[in-house]
Amino acid sequence: MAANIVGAFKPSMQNVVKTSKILLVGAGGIGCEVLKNLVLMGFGELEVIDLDTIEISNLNRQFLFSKDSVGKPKSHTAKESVLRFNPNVNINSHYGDIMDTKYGSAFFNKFKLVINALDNKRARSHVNRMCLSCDIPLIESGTMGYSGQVEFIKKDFSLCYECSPKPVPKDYPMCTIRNTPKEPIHCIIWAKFLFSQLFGENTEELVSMEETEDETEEKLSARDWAKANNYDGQKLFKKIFYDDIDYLLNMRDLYKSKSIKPRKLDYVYLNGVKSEYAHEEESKILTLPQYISMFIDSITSIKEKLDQSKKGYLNWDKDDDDFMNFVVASTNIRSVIFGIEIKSHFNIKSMAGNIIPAIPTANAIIGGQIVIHGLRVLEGKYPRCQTVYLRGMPNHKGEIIVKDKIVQKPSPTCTTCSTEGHIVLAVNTFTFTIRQFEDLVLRQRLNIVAPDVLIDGRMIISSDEDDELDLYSKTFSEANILHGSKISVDDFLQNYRVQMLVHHKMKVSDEQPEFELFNNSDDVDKEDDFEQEEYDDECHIDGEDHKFIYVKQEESSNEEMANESDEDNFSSVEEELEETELFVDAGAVNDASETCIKITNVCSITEDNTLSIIEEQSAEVPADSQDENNEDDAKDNFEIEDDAKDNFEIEDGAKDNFEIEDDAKGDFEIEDDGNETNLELKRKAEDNVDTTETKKSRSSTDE
Ligand SMILES: Nc1ncnc2c1ncn2[C@@H]1O[C@H](COP(=O)(O)OP(=O)(O)OP(=O)(O)O)[C@@H](O)[C@H]1O
Ligand SMILES: [Zn+2]
Repeated sequence: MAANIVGAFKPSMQNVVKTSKILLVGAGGIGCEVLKNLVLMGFGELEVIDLDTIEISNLNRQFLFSKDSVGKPKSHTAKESVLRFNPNVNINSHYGDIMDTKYGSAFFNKFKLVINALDNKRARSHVNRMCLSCDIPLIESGTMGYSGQVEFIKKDFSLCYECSPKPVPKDYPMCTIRNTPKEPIHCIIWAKFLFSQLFGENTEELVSMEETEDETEEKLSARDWAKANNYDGQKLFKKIFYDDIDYLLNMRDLYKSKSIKPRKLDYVYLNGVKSEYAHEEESKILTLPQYISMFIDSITSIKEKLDQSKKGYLNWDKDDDDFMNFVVASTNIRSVIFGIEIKSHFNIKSMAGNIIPAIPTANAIIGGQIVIHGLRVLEGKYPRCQTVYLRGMPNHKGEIIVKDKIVQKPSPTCTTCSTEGHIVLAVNTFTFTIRQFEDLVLRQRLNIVAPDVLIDGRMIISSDEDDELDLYSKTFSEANILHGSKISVDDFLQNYRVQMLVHHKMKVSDEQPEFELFNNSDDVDKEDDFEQEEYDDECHIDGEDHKFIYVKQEESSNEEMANESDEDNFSSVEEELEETELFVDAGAVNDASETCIKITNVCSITEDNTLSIIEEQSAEVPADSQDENNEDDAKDNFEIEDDAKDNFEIEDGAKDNFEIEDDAKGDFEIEDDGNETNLELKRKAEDNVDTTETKKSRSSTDE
């Protein structure tokens, strides 16, 4: 079946096809199609890399593999298969991860063209950066169900993979997962964390409580507790679905204002009565006793696998029936506890494995289009390599394959292919740690492999293991990374550089993500659907419930403030950040329904650009009146009262009177009628909250 390229290609292209070295990254659904096409068309110099081995579930669409190849590396097996079609091709196969440092620039520089046939953003971003860095044309591809896409990427000529923001996979806050699940997906994620906690490698996401019989004893991790109890299914059931829920119910105020309240499962289910269930009926909803039996059975089977495991831990895999049964049963039992809809085995598997069925014909169409693009690239016909889309449904002209009119130009704000781009990182600098920054922002979100991070010339993260920086457990503020700080991130391997600007932002509700990325500072607050009720929310800090009030301060008011008072410490702010923010930590709330709260901290940005916490007495009480007694007075007499309607008042009994009035339309005002301190906060009735103005001049007492 060897390809005869004479006659098929014009003479000038025959040699190009025979000799151009092409790298194919990924030998899965699309990769197998592309490799087969390249070989049959007469391409002579190929390399293919894939990090995976063949699974039974691949066989329905990855036609270079058969039952005999299950368990073998995809790259080597794909090579052997296609060499049967055309033995005259030089194919070098690699069983490895393209993100491994051994596949650096020296490796990439060999190729005339790189083709991505991957299934994840992380590897795609990495290859994108490597190709930009080495200036090698890249063809990027993907399918999802019946849809697909082929994109051409060339440095300074086209969009790169990261020019347009990709949807971020929804990140669920851990508080919701642990304490207040509302949807089946929350229970599914919880069940997967529970699997890791009981059987997996070390996990930081602990979803079952640590145990102790006696207060003086050290707490046992759930894993150790399970081991000590020989993974007894009944005991584990009682611990996880009764004792842990009892613990949650006893947590102060957790469910007070929430519509969801868990209920403990009755011991009646623990009497050892086994409910039979049929394994094959994956689309059927079972009864609670059946799910409980499934939970207990799956633990027995998984424990056997754990005992046999050389590594001493197990990795969750949707294709393992016992692992899947554990997740299905745990999910649905938890759903019953929290009054959430129960899902079938089939549905939970799709959600847990993030599965959208792969369609072989979609892969075949995209595989064909990739090779057509590849020929154009090798011919130098870059303008003809517009993005091609395979549509799930025909458009109004009845077409299912459509293409862009032109090759899209690089985005000037792209942080990967443009030198101008920078990223605004919005985080709560008081709680966000350097470790979270490296793991969640740099590695998971920005796909950086070996980060070196400098802040104002100071190194805080190093890719060199010999550099002992030991800052990981520090929060941003402890490491002096504050609102307005500039962070330079560098990845030597990817030749990728990005500048980040820190924007301090209180995480005020459990529903908010740990961090957010924006293209510019203006977008940070636009994202908030700023509702005062929502924003005045409770937070958990060091195990205490705190209530936060957020006050935004526009730049114009800064200027005003600076003119008004030389002693004003709030007037300066980084130029790029056009506004400062004041956060009033209203202190621990004893009862969520009570409106009487005590102000403890006011935080703001000072002249030297540090974020400071100012005690309430120093913020509001004049210097000359601060003797020891009235300092205490001032501290204790602050009060916000909320009457039946909407007015509230802050009173400082000792010296000054503060008042916040919120009329029915939404105006509010803080007035300080003392001579030396003025505090005023207004919101115009006709505007929404973005127009909030804060004006503040203050005594010289804060340090
Ligand atoms: N970093 C990487 N380096 C090398 N190969 C990779 C990397 N990441 C993913 N791949 C490979 O890319 C291929 C993508 O193929 P595909 O989308 O068909 O996924 P699959 O794993 O074969 O199928 P499924 O996920 O549906 O079971 C896989 O074979 C996968 O092993
Ligand atoms: Zn780009």
